[in-house]
Amino acid sequence: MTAQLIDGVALSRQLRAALRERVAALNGRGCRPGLAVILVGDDPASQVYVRNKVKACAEVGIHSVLQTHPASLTEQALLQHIDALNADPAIHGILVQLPLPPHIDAQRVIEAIAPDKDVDGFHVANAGALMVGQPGFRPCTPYGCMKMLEHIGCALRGKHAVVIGRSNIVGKPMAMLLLQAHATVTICHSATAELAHHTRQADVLVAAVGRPALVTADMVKPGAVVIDVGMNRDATGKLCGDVDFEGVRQVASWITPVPGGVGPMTITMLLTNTVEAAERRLTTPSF
Ligand SMILES: NC(=O)C1=CN([C@@H]2O[C@H](COP(=O)(O)OP(=O)(O)OC[C@H]3O[C@@H](n4cnc5c(N)ncnc54)[C@H](OP(=O)(O)O)[C@@H]3O)[C@@H](O)[C@H]2O)C=CC1
Ligand SMILES: Nc1nc(=O)c2c([nH]1)NC[C@@H]1CN(c3ccc(C(=O)N[C@@H](CCC(=O)O)C(=O)O)cc3)C=[N+]21
Ligand SMILES: [Mg+2]
Repeated sequence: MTAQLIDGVALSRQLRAALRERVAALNGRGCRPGLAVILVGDDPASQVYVRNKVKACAEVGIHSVLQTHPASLTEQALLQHIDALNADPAIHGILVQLPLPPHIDAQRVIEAIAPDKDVDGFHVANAGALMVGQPGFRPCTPYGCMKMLEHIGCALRGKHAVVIGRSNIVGKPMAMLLLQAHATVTICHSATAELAHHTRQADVLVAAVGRPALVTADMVKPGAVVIDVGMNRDATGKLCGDVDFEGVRQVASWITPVPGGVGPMTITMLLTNTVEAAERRLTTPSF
């Protein structure tokens, strides 16, 4: 078998076209959705990601404000910038690019963002809403993975989904979304014994670790759907995921490429959450 590709660029193009219409409808009601992106320090990878996010906003008509600060910025100063954005009616979404410099407590910064502007879905209020099945912002990467599964018509009810990775921003929310879709979910991590034993059971396998070629063909059940969240550089400096793409595509039924898979979808779901934040404020003025 040779797997079919789940094209995150093509799906993003479709979803972003629909978002443009929602932005036009908001404009007609006198609202211009706005996203603030805060970058602290000069990590080159973060600079690229942040620039891509700002470009994507322009593409769908979202107004974006990029704040860049030196790595020496104090936590207190960062919290003050967030307070100002929380109070700014032109801003519907706030994203603080991670990782932050080590002298800043990232969790404290995330909790300072108003939950109704937390378009990353990282605030404990949004994480809790996901856990108990209430509406709230879903973290963009897992949300984008779910959109890809939906797009290929993957019926999750009763399927065995295995997630490798348990971070608060990818693995854990991914597992919760799969559970909400009635999959049977296994979460693996660095202390998991016999990783391959678990992954071989997976009808849907999600890799979110950060290790090139962690998932090899012998670890994949024939016909499985494989979602590769990893963003790594291989020995030659080329961008690659956590999945040995050439090997695994011989076994899987569907597979996401890196680049061109989950990455673009993450940005698309950030745009989606920002448009939704603006729509919510119009329909719920107290919001
Ligand atoms: N495409 C996109 O849009 C995005 C991509 N990413 C990428 O996804 C990957 C994961 O990101 P993130 O969740 O933030 O990373 P973290 O480093 O926060 O988490 C990695 C997880 O992988 C687990 N792990 C590490 N080694 C192994 C192993 N050998 N076997 C099984 N599990 C292991 C860790 O276990 P433990 O908890 O025990 O330490 C941890 O739970 C990275 O490559 C990142 O760059 C991230 C965000 C967005
Ligand atoms: N507050 C916060 N929110 C995030 O969502 C967040 C973050 N911090 N910190 C870093 C991670 C990583 N992340 C990516 C988003 C898009 C691509 C992406 O578009 N990737 C392209 C390739 C980009 C390239 O060429 O380098 C692709 O896969 O095709 C990658 C990674 C969001 N993150
Ligand atoms: Mg990370």
